[in-house]
Parts: sequence; C-alpha cells; structure tokens
Amino acid sequence: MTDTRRISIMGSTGSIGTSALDVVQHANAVGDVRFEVCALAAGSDAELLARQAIACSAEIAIIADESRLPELKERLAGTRIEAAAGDAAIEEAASRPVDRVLAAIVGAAGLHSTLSAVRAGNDIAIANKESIVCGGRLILQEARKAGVKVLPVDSEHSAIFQCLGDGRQLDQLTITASGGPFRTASLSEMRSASPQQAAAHPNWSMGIKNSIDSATLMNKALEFIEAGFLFGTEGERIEVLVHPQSIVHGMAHFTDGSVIAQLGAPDMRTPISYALGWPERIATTVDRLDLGAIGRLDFEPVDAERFPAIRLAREAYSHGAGATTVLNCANESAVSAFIAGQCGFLDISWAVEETLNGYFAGSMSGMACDTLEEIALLDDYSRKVAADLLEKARSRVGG
Ligand SMILES: NC(=O)C1=CN([C@@H]2O[C@H](COP(=O)(O)OP(=O)(O)OC[C@H]3O[C@@H](n4cnc5c(N)ncnc54)[C@H](OP(=O)(O)O)[C@@H]3O)[C@@H](O)[C@H]2O)C=CC1
Ligand SMILES: CC(=O)[C@@H](O)[C@H](O)COP(=O)(O)O
Ligand SMILES: [Mn+2]
Repeated sequence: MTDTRRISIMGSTGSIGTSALDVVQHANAVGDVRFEVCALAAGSDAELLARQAIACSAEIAIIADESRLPELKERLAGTRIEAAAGDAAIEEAASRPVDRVLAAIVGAAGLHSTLSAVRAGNDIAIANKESIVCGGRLILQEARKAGVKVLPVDSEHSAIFQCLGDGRQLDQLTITASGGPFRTASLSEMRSASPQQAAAHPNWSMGIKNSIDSATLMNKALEFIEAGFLFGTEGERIEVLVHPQSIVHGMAHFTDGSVIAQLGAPDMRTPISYALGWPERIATTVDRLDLGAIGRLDFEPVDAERFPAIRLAREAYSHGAGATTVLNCANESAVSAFIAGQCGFLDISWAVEETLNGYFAGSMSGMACDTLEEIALLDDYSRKVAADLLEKARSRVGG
C-alpha cells in the first residue's frame, strides 16, 4: 500500500525548497511514498512560486512580499490554488494540518512559521538552522508540549540523527566542515575577497547566505549551536572537523570507542528525503557514492586564527540562548552588508565578535530567549549594533 504524506514547504523557491520538490516529484513517480502538497511559501519570487504550485497541485501559495500578490494571483488565475501574501498568511498556512512542514526559509525570518507549525501539531523537517540558533529553546519546548517531532535536514544533523540509534552511551558528536572556498587562503587573500568569491562553495550548491556562511565557517558555528540544541549536547562534546571532500557529514562517538559515520554525495536531496520520509527511506536520483573513484577522505582541525567563528559559537553556546541569538542576528546583518559591498569579508566575524562582546558586557546579558518577544528584542539589538559597528569602521577608513 502506498504511504501518503501531506506536506507544506516554507521557502519552496530556494535551494532547499527546489531540491525538496524534486524529491517529491521523484517519489510520486516511483511510488515509494506519495506526497500531497498543502502549502508553498516564498519571499518575493511570485513567478517560480506559481509555477511550483501549479506543478505539484498545491492547495495554497503564499508570498511574503505583499506587493507581489497581484502577480501571484494573475499567474494562478484559472486554477483552484489559493493565493495569499504576508507574514501572517505564511504563519496561517504553516498551521494547516499536514504530516510534515519543511522549514526552508532563510534566516531568523523563518522562526514564526516554524513555531506556528509546531504549535498546530505539525511535525517539522528543519532546514532553517537560524531559527534553531535563535529560538531553539522555544521551538523545542513547544514541540515537546505539542508532541511533535523536529527532524533535522541540515546534512550534518541528518547524519548524526541517522547514526545515533537510541542515543544511549553517546560520548561525542562530530560535524564536518568543508572548509569553504578559503580553506587554504591566506588572511590577506581573505581580507580582499569579493562576495562572488566567498559564495563559490567547493562542494555544495546552496543559497547565497548559507554559501557565505560556509566561507567564514559561521555556517559551522551555527551548526555547532544547532547540534547542541537539537541533540541536547554540551558544547564540550561537539567536535568540528574540517573534511574538504564533504562525503562524511557527521559522526556519533559512543562510550565503547565505536564511531558511526554517515556518508553520501554532497547533495541535499538525501537529507531532505530522509526528513520527509522518516521513518522510511525514499528513493532519490542522487549520485551513488563511489569511494574508489574519490580515493581518499581527509580530515584536519579548524584554523582558529583565520576562522574565529567556531570559538565565537562555543562562547555563545556556553553563555546561553540569548548569546546564540545575538551571534546569529549580528551575522545576518554583517552578511547582508558584505553582499551589498559595505564591508570586507573578515569584517563579518569581527562584527559578530564585537556585537557579542557588547552583549556580554551589557544589561541584556543572560537573557533566556524563550519567548518570541525576547528573541525579537535581541534580534533587533544585534542587527543594529553590528550594522553600526560596520558603518563606523567604514567611515574610519573613508569607504
Ligand atoms: N541550501 C542548502 O544546501 C542548505 C540550506 N540550509 C538552510 O536552509 C535554509 C534555506 O537555505 P537555502 O535554500 O540555501 O536559501 P535560499 O536563499 O536559496 O532560499 C531561501 C528561501 O526562503 C524564501 N524567503 C526569503 N526570505 C523570506 C521571508 N522573509 N519570508 C518568506 N520566505 C522567505 C526565499 O524566497 P524567494 O526565492 O522568493 O526569495 C526562498 O524560497 C537556510 O536557513 C539555510 O541555512 C541548511 C542546510 C543546507
Ligand atoms: C549542505 C549543508 O548542510 C551545508 O550547511 C553545508 O554544511 C555547507 O558546507 P560547509 O561544510 O562548507 O559549511
Ligand atoms: Mn550543513
């Protein structure tokens, strides 16, 4: 008998969203698991959103940018697909009953819809790591209350989830980092790197924000915190290891000395299919791993001087949920400035560190961050502080 799953995809027009729709289309074609799509949501790309909604016969398509609603409506005219716009409409759509909501909006902007889905009792396949880094405590608390599962999509966390078994006798977790495009670059090369160079990931095809985070290793910093929240692990028991081939995605170390690793081609369709299909596995068209052809798998420690992000993540995570929110939102602000040509590549981690130091020394330090109000307060504060720091640095050098 075919297992039918009803899903919604928040962030359907992005890298994760389009890979997810590919997984869905293939699964429906081969009949492993049948997916029915309830809601698709996007930021501003009304054209792609409408095409996707028509292709998968979604029930509703929602665009965050309200000015694009007329275009969305026009493109969906003559279909039975509902069109809506705005953040509140996305939250409402995320709460419609489904078996799984794929949270694939980029940035802390995804937090509200994820929370809305959880509160409505929908299981979550979570790609949107920033919402966990900012609102991990709140999301997991609400998930426990509502009895919903939070299934990891991020490749490293999916790997660990696949390796954990019942989680007993766990000693340590490892998340791997490709090292990004500047793994072997000098500090002076990194100082003058352009957004285009920073976004050129050696192994993965991803949205620009995640790609630039990979280049600073801030992606791994966010993932370190994400692993801490998702698996309830202390920072001391999470290792970050550079692995340039991106074949081993994560490992679980057990007290008897066994280490279980998950391997796969660097293609997000595998972890997406695992989270959407769990506890079943769904067939995908991902390239089969040929270790003979790959030949070798290398591992090396993180260079803390060129990549301070991991140290910052350890400090923030040990300080508490407020600090992880500050780290994330300062980073979002600095990455936007870097993409806009308003700061240099190394300024991203510098601005995050300075914003964190200001927070540690200030009156908001130690905030629990288990309400949306507190998260919003720190989100706003950190973005402003990081943007001001970068603005001042720019005017000092006359840029
Ligand atoms: N790409 C990857 O391989 C991986 C990504 N992730 C995480 O998954 C998330 C998505 O990443 P990725 O797919 O690369 O990102 P993309 O930038 O490719 O896509 C982002 C998606 O979010 C939508 N969006 C942006 N802002 C808003 C908003 N305010 N409200 C509603 N929708 C919005 C975009 O819509 P529009 O197209 O209209 O702008 C798009 O659908 C991120 O949190 C990332 O860290 C995790 C692991 C791997
Ligand atoms: C695909 C995925 O999960 C990304 O988050 C990946 O981890 C990025 O590669 P880096 O290891 O370079 O950060
Ligand atoms: Mn990842």
